[in-house]
Amino acid sequence: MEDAGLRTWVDQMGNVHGRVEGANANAEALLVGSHMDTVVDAGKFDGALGIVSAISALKVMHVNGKLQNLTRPVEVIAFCDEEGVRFQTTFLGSGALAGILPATTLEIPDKRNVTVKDVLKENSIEAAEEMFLQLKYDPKSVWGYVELHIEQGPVLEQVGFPLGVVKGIAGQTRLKVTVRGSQGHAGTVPMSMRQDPMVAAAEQIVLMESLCKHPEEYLSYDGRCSGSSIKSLSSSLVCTVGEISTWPSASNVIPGQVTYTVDIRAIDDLGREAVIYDLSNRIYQICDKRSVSCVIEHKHDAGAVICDPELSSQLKSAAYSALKRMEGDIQDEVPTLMSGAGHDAMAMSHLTKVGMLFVRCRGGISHSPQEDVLDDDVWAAGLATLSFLENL
Ligand SMILES: NC(=O)N[C@H](N)C(=O)O
Ligand SMILES: [Mn+2]
Ligand SMILES: [Mn+2]
Repeated sequence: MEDAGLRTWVDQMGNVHGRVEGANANAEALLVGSHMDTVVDAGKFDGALGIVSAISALKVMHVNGKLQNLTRPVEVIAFCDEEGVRFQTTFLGSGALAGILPATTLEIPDKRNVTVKDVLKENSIEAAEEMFLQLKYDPKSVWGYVELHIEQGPVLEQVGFPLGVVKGIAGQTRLKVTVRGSQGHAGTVPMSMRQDPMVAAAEQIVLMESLCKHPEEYLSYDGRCSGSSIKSLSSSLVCTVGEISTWPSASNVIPGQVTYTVDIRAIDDLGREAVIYDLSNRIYQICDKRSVSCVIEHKHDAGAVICDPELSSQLKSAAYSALKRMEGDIQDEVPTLMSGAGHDAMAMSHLTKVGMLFVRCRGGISHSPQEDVLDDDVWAAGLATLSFLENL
């Protein structure tokens, strides 16, 4: 960032900032960036590509002596903890700047009962509630937020286009389900006498898949879920159990407790709420049938976000000019698509208008070391960011 001529600092949540005031230091600033954290065993483009594209574009302007031509301040932000892998919170960095983190965030524990506050203290940050008030940006000081990110899906590769404009981002909910039964000896407890949380969890997880594959066959939600929601729901509803753990986790012990995570997403917030309502009821019914108990914790909720039409139109023009600089005239229309993946733009939409540009990635693979982006598409990403900034 300093190499690109930016003023830099690290804030109390660990977000890294680089800013240039440009020609009108008092104008509302453009915020641009993405996240620098990843999931476990991840690829190297998720998050990082958006940050590097922004820094590279500003570096080009710096080298060409054009930074001061920027019509408004531009601030690059590398957000911490977008993925929420450790605390299941997600958006810890962008949420702090958007002012949407409750003070209780500091008390959220990880699997080893280390809290967010403990981790900040380990990094010499004495976090307290007022810290969040200090971190929150004044909406009047911000013009908009733009994020470039790999698509993490197959659409752009399918249509043969390196860049696409994001229409909106699906809403998401993260649950933690803990099922408790009667721990016992694997060799002596007859099958008919078991209260086995492992089998109960397995039945719940298989049910979840069926419900999310065919919501129309399951959803009641007191009849409030109209036909249109269920139809739109079916096209975008996804649910994933990514983590499962058991206690005491020994091969010759009937478990006493099983805990698993649930990640549910849909473009339609009412539909997602209906799925969670219905699924929760069915999870409890399975527990009753198997004489085990369970607790369903809501760890995270983020409503679906529609991107700002003006920012989207400017991003579309920037994509065109980037591809024109690379390939000469292009006939096709820059694609517009929805995002099933979550992004810091969801949090930033509580602060300001947001726009996103997607970059094609090989096979749509992401959250895997197989994640890959063609060099020319990385180049297109940088040129599009540069063009967007030059036409601010
Ligand atoms: N908060 C999130 O949604 N994090 C990732 N980007 C995800 O899509 O899972
Ligand atoms: Mn990710
Ligand atoms: Mn990401």
